[in-house]
Amino acid sequence: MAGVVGRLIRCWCRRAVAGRSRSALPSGHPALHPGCCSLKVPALQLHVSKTAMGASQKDFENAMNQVKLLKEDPGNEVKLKLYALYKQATEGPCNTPKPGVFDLINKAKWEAWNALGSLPKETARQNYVDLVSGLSSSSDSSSQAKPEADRKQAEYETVVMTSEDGITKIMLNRPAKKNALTEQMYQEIMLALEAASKDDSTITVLTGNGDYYSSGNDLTNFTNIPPEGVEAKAKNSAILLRNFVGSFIDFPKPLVAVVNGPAVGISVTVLGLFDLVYATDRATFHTPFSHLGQTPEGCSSYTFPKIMGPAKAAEMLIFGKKLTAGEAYAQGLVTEVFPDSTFQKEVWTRLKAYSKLPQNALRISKQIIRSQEKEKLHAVNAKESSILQERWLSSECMNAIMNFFSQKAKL
Ligand SMILES: CCCC/C=C/CC(=O)SCCNC(=O)CCNC(=O)[C@H](O)C(C)(C)COP(=O)(O)OP(=O)(O)OC[C@H]1O[C@@H](n2cnc3c(N)ncnc32)[C@H](O)[C@@H]1OP(=O)(O)O
Repeated sequence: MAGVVGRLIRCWCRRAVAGRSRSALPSGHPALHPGCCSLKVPALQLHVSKTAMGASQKDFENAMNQVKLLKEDPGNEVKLKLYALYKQATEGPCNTPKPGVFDLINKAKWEAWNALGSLPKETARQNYVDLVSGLSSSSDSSSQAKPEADRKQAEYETVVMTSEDGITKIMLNRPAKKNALTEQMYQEIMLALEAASKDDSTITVLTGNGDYYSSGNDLTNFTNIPPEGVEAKAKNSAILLRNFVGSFIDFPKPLVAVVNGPAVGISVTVLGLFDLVYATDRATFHTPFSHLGQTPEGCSSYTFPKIMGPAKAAEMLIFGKKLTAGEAYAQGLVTEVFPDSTFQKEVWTRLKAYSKLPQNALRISKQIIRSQEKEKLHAVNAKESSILQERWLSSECMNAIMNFFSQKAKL
């Protein structure tokens, strides 16, 4: 059936462009040329009802013009999404009777529009602009480098970012160093999250390459002291930490951790800011802050007691107890544990199904939940970062790091 609807939608676009069925397209919505998929916004249709205009009138019109420049056909699902968002932005909630069961193409359009429910016009307009800008950037990048099975969205050195099936995957890519997080990696993860928040994917996944998810902060971060001295280093690291954790607090889409192996330190604490945490049964969860003369970060001083209760949180964050995947699941930090042999297959099958859910509903639901305590989380993040700034200057911390490098002590 989907194939039939797909063919009909392509046909609808062709007919609309040929002008044989102007009524198939609402006034103002761009039509699709067959093949090159350049979109024509016939001059007479450029008029968009007053209600669609407003603060982002320019963005909205630009987005409609941008759609004309797409080099690749964005696919029927995206076309229906563009159509639905356009109608919602210009006319508000779906206000027409549902077409008959055999009127497949109008029924598909009606359903796409109706699925947006009571999404405010401004949000629909913004989502339209966001979707088009995501399409334009991926259309540009795909014209530069031939994508493999996954569409590479950007070139980073320490992470690999790909997007397919409505899922943007950010993979930590320093397996030889257990995906320890260097300063460059923190920056690249933030850039990747920023790009993922704007692309056309529905959910975003963070995972690790190799046998580790991540061994947390790269302890060499503390060895390259700038000419301004250790105080400046500690201050800059606190700013980096606060910005890094802040990008998880503010991330607008459903965010999933696919924990492919052991996780240490900050890679564990920020899990409290994810929406789903799927782990292989090989994974362990270790926050050895006291061993390192440090203190909790990633908002864990607030999220962990909430998630697992104060006693279990203290055992992890203060006393450094390492949890197995089963224990992390029992304590609520992990959503589900999978056998390592079937982990990737089961998890990605599940995620691909989730990524087919209505994108706006997922995003808005995530934002309703996160908005309840976003301010609190930012306050906790600021507090944790300023305390760590002092801790990093302590002899306890410096001795612990020297011990690690002198191979006296591993976790
Ligand atoms: C600016 C923001 C700051 C945010 C602060 C966050 C706090 C934290 O994240 S605290 C946690 C810090 N992480 C650690 O202390 C882990 C240290 N690593 C280890 O204890 C062990 O490497 C391991 C238990 C994770 C793994 O041991 P294993 O024997 O399996 O492998 P190794 O041979 O030790 O590791 C391979 C290779 O990778 C290097 N490496 C591993 N983890 C780190 C790390 N966190 N920092 C720097 N380097 C790391 C390790 O030295 C090895 O390198 P060589 O092959 O060159 O010897």
